[in-house]
Amino acid sequence: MKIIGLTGGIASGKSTVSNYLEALGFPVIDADLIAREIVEIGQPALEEIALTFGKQVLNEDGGLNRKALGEIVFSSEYLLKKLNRITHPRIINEITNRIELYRIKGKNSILFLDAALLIEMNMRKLVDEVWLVKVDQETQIRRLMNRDGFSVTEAKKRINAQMSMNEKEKYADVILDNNKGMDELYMQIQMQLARVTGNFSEG
Ligand SMILES: CC(C)(COP(=O)(O)OP(=O)(O)OC[C@H]1O[C@@H](n2cnc3c(N)ncnc32)[C@H](O)[C@@H]1O)[C@@H](O)C(=O)NCCC(=O)NCCS
Ligand SMILES: Nc1ncnc2c1ncn2[C@@H]1O[C@H](COP(=O)(O)OP(=O)(O)OP(=O)(O)O)[C@@H](O)[C@H]1O
Repeated sequence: MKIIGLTGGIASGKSTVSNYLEALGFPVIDADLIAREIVEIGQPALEEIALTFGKQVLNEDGGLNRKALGEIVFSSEYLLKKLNRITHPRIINEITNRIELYRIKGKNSILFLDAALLIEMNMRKLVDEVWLVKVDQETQIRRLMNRDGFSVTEAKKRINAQMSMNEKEKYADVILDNNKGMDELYMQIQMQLARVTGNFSEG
């Protein structure tokens, strides 16, 4: 089995790439999805978050108020680190378990791991190669504002909470340039798949 890490800054286009890969039949582990599962109602991480940040980060039903918590942690490096200390070990643990499950299935296939914080969370060692989805900051801000309805200030705060694209490039084996249209992006993915699929089957 070959594991490929898919990373890139917020709104760089990782989900766009992983949706395309899934449509082609490749399995994808989505770190954002796991990050949501570990803070569902009843999960210990949610209790820790409520104890640390107060009731203001909970909705009336007791679920996580993502907007409220996002506003708090993306305005303070200190508080973001506090949140990361609660969530990151659990996310890494779940990702490691899922990779192990794929290994046990013993499929001679390619598995993708979509994780914005692959490098920051020290998960480079879990994958065989890294694909970085790259966009200019101007495009990134525009797409982030369009997708999430953020102001420029909010968009910049989130971008600044992550390692810079230039720094991430140092860890990348492959760079997917996502400044142009989807077709250009898909063509680059096809080229990389042609390189890596030699001995591997899909799915
Ligand atoms: C703070 C939270 C509640 C805000 O939720 P919201 O729905 O607004 O954002 P969402 O979870 O969809 O994340 C969107 C993007 O923000 C960026 N992001 C998320 N968490 C972080 C973080 N801790 N540090 C830097 N960037 C982050 C990523 O690029 C991610 O793809 C949420 O992001 C969260 O719980 N973060 C901590 C878990 C985490 O580190 N997730 C990333 C796993 S790779
Ligand atoms: N080549 C493209 N042309 C136009 N729009 C694009 C392109 N690629 C992605 N987008 C749009 O940009 C936004 C961000 O893309 P996407 O959600 O795939 O990013 P992401 O890296 O997964 O973000 P996050 O880190 O927040 O999970 C989305 O609205 C998506 O539809």
